[in-house]
Amino acid sequence: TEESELHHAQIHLYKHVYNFVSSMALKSAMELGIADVIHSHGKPMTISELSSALKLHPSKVSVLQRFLRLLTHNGFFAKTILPSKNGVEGGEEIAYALTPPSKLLIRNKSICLAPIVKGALHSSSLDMWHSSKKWFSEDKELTLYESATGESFWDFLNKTTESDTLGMFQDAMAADSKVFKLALEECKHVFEGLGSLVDVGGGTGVVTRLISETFPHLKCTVFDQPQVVANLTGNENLNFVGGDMFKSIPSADAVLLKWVLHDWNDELSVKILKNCKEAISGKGKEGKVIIIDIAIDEVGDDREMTELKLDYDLVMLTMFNGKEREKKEWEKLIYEAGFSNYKIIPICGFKSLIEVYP
Ligand SMILES: Oc1ccc2c(c1)OC[C@]1(O)c3cc4c(cc3O[C@H]21)OCO4
Repeated sequence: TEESELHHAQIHLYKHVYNFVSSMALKSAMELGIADVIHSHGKPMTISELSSALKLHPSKVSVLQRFLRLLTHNGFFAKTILPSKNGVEGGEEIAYALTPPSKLLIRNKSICLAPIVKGALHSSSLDMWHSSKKWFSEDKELTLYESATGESFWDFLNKTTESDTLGMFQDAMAADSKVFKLALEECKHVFEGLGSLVDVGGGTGVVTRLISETFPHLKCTVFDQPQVVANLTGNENLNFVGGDMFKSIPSADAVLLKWVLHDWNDELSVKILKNCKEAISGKGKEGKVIIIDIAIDEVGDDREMTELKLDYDLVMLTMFNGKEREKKEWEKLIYEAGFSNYKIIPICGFKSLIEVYP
């Protein structure tokens, strides 16, 4: 009926208006270190145990309870009923346990995404959104971030300010690459049989180092702009080469493009891919290009995965003028660059590894 349609439409609209509340409640949980406290406690904790462990003011005990109610509803904690201590009826107590998503916030674990929560929900990533109306009215190629602040996000990061946002961003990248290293173990077959690999746009080689550690037999070259790789030294199976990926790329059995093409439009991406094809031509049919980026797949992915990929697309757009591509857009790009075939496998949860063959 029209009335129930209005009812559902209202809920849908208000839900999206207040989505920020669940993001910020998650940020609060990360800042309080609730996951660390429950983890080190070793078993589910009651509100009073948590409040005293977090040294909260008595007035904040009920506040904590309401935060945990929302976060539990959103799958970050699990409620358990503790049997009453003295066996008296009605003495049961509610205790909170960690769930897989909140275990990702434990600081001393090898995979900890707390830095991503901190960085991605930092005021520098959020404030710019208030300038989107102005941004839409401009006929310039600025990112939303530049339009809002008058400087690029990279300039902002490299400014030595007291809030050390550069450190926060680097911690986020490091957290991201820890997840990537885990994913590398799961896709060893992609790198099997390769003697050499050039990591195009590899920057200071943080990720390439992870790859060369995971595949010790693989001779890795980090290829980036001269000023980026200047005075960086590698080791026996890791070296640095400066150059311009739009001109030519050093030859190798395989070329890696990790989070590179999502920063370039189609025309420039085809140019990069053509230079990659040239770089692996010495390897004949065995050569390959390994692309790691998001592949949006609204048909194959569930709604939550697609929403995350589309969110990420807008984060890349607004902060870096980057873009994420649909599967068919990748196919068009790959064939336009003269490659004959490709294979897409998921990696790191919501990203994809695309093997491209000449
Ligand atoms: O390849 C990646 C992986 C993660 C992130 C990237 C790029 O940029 C945006 C982001 O939302 C972000 C923005 C940030 C930040 C960290 C941070 O992490 C997030 O620190 C300050 O601003």
